[in-house]
Amino acid sequence: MTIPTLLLSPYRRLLTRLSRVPSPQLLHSSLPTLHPRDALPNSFGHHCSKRVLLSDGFRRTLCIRATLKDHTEGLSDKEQRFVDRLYMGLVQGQRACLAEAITLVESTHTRKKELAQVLLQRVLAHQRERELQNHGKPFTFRVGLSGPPGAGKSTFIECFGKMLTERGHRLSVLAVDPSSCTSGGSLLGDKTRMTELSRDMNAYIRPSPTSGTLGGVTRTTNEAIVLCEGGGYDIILIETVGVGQSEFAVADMVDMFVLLLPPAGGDELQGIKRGIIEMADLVVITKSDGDLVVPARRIQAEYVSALKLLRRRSEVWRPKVIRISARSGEGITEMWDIMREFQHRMLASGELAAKRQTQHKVWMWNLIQENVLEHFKTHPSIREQIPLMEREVLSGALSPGRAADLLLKAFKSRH
Ligand SMILES: Nc1nc2c(ncn2[C@@H]2O[C@H](COP(=O)(O)OP(=O)(O)OP(=O)(O)O)[C@@H](O)[C@H]2O)c(=O)[nH]1
Repeated sequence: MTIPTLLLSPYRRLLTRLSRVPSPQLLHSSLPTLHPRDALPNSFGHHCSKRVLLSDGFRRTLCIRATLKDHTEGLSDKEQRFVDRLYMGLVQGQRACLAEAITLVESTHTRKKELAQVLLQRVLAHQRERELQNHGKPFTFRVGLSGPPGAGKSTFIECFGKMLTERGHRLSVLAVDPSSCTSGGSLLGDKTRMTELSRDMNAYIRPSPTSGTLGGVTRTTNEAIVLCEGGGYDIILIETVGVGQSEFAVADMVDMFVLLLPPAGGDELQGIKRGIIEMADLVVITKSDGDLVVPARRIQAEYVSALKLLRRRSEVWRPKVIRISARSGEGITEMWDIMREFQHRMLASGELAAKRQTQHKVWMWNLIQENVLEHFKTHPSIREQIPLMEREVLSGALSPGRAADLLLKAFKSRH
């Protein structure tokens, strides 16, 4: 099978453009035939490359971008129209299409998952196009925001978000709520928590329910970020409650990680894991107003000393500790200035682009890990043995290592 006809038009255009170059001329007799297996998928489409013979006798590698038409090959007309409609609506900034697209990526239905991937590839291609116009630099800012319950996250986001939209930004708030899968209710992302912002046409608030695993956080949140950016939102805030594991996953998908801490004693902050502080690019002591100014200053000083002991993660940025009050608005604009300074330094040094590239790799491996584990657990030859092995391990009849070996052996022998 040669490359699908649909792909030939961008290919031909490129060849024509190349042959217009006065010297060397492309020898049309040596037009290569591209095979779909030559296509290398990457984050923004499919690349095909072929060595071609030019009139000056040199061989050159011709690269074409086969903009994903092959991806959509297996879609029915109805599915194609559905993806087209969502994509067009999304890039035109229609909120309903963005909401529908996020629902699609959250779906666990096999076919819908496939459609979601087709849509995502198109959105990523669109984004990459915009990045190329921006000299290869990311044009959006992804911020992770974490803090213990009651730290003042929603009050802060309401105040901060309004300031951003007044300055002409379009803000998307994705709330990752690991509790929603166990309690059935949503702790974060509840619109009643940010009443004014949820009425703002330049803000989009959305809970990001997880499928109960960390991989669930990775998949749906990463994909929701891409869709929001495709929908024209330039600042993406990802909110988590800083008491679990999900913020570690979130730190792996953002440009900047901000930790909000209330001016409370050590006991109240015990739920905060040490590792989270190490990931913070900015520590913000909230509610620094009235009687709380004094404890806020004390906590600030404690964290300034604590951060000095941590290993530097960036060549161009040292984590800072500041105080704010969302109630009085004090410190909010200064905080934004600091965040912009961070973004500027990370962009200028190339660290931000490199970070995003690494995050794409982490994203892929997280998904592989999740899928492989799922495949293992649900495999017919394993599924029934798992409860038995677990019982044997619990009773001490089998060591965990031996049980794992037996299960893995059974799995491998069926492959
Ligand atoms: N004094 C003062 N109180 C604040 C400030 N910001 C928030 N609060 C209060 O702190 C409490 C918790 O605020 P929230 O914004 O709901 O905190 P949260 O972190 O979103 O809490 P969860 O929804 O439980 O995660 C509320 O009673 C707020 O009124 C502030 O800047 N100053």
